[in-house]
Amino acid sequence: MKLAMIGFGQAGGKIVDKFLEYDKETGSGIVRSAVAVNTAKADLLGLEHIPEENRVLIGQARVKGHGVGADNELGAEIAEEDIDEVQGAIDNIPVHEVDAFLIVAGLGGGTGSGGSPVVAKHLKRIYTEPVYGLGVLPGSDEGGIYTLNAARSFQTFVREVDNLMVFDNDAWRQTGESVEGGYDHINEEIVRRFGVLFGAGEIEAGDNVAESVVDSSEIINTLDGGGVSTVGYASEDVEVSSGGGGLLSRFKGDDSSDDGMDTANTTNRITSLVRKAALGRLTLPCEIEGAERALLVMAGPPKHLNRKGIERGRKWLEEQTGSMEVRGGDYPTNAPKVAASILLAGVHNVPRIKELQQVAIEAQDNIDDIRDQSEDNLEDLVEDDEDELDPLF
Ligand SMILES: Nc1nc2c(ncn2[C@@H]2O[C@H](COP(=O)(O)OP(=O)(O)OP(=O)(O)O)[C@@H](O)[C@H]2O)c(=O)[nH]1
Repeated sequence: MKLAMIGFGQAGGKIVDKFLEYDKETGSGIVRSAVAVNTAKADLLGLEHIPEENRVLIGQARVKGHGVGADNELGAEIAEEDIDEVQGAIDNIPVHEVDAFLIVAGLGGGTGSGGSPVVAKHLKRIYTEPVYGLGVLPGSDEGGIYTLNAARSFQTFVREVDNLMVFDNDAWRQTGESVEGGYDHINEEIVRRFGVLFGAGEIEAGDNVAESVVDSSEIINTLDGGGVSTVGYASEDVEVSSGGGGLLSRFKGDDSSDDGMDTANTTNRITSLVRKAALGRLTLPCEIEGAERALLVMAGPPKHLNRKGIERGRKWLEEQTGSMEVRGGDYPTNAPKVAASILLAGVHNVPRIKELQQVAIEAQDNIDDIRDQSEDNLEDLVEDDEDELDPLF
């Protein structure tokens, strides 16, 4: 699947930069174009892979390139005022060559949190391609303003995009991952998970290639219908036979259709990876039961993938989610590992989102305390009534 990625704010820019690095390393071809938008000049200068001409500094008249200091109301205003500058960069994207837009942002700060929903709304008005979001939730130790920003931004962002995929920094920090170390490790995890998923739709299903290769329409159909999505992932190292040509020639050449023990081992490995991916740590932890739609992608060397395993994994996911809309397929690669990536779309039972909404509701009662934490004027952020905070859950 070919994406036009827009990294908004520091987190968004860094993650899109990582996607480009992943693309270069794996040849996955998922990033057709990459744009970074920020109010902070230093953040844009720190990017390594996004071309300089695709880095857009907005709000110069208001904040002089210094960022908005976690004021997401200001972030939203600036995005609206400078939408033409953002559009200027998007004009360089060959949109007819992309399957969808993906706007990536950390929802706890000001620039990405406030600006992403504004740009999503703008893109949806202009283009017919789907507009997806990848929103990163802050760690719970980051403080009240960040949580409140995330609660508010989540609310608006999910309404403006065709689907909001979520990664929760908090869930990853809690289990020993360090958020402090510049997020490098966490960003790699994000990119690996979403990279396998989107990369799947980039393999052409030709005559001699696997019949069940995932194509981009299956990813789009799974995301279609909106709501919140989460991704599970599990992998296991395997041996890749040496020699042979590129990806497809090796795939075509492998007609030994490993039977007997090999088939059983392959099938068992796939089914156990599917369980690990679905029941392990999701990008946004939640109950998988009740997910409206799901897509299973099995990536790996063709001789380690088989139809039976994928079909069993898919059926198991149907049972666990209770959804009748579970798709599955393979993604042949040369990497010496087999990986299961599972997209669960339209999830409802998400404790972290409920917690965030609660925080936003309580903020209405504790507005004086919260104001003390910041010079920012948060009044407008919390003045909406409680009902508006709960349209999805
Ligand atoms: N996963 C991940 N999360 C990040 C990263 N950088 C920041 N965050 C998270 O994203 C949130 C928003 O931070 P930034 O992206 O720096 O904020 P911004 O959008 O640039 O907005 P301002 O700094 O307020 O102008 C933070 O609260 C963190 O939770 C990153 O590289 N990776």
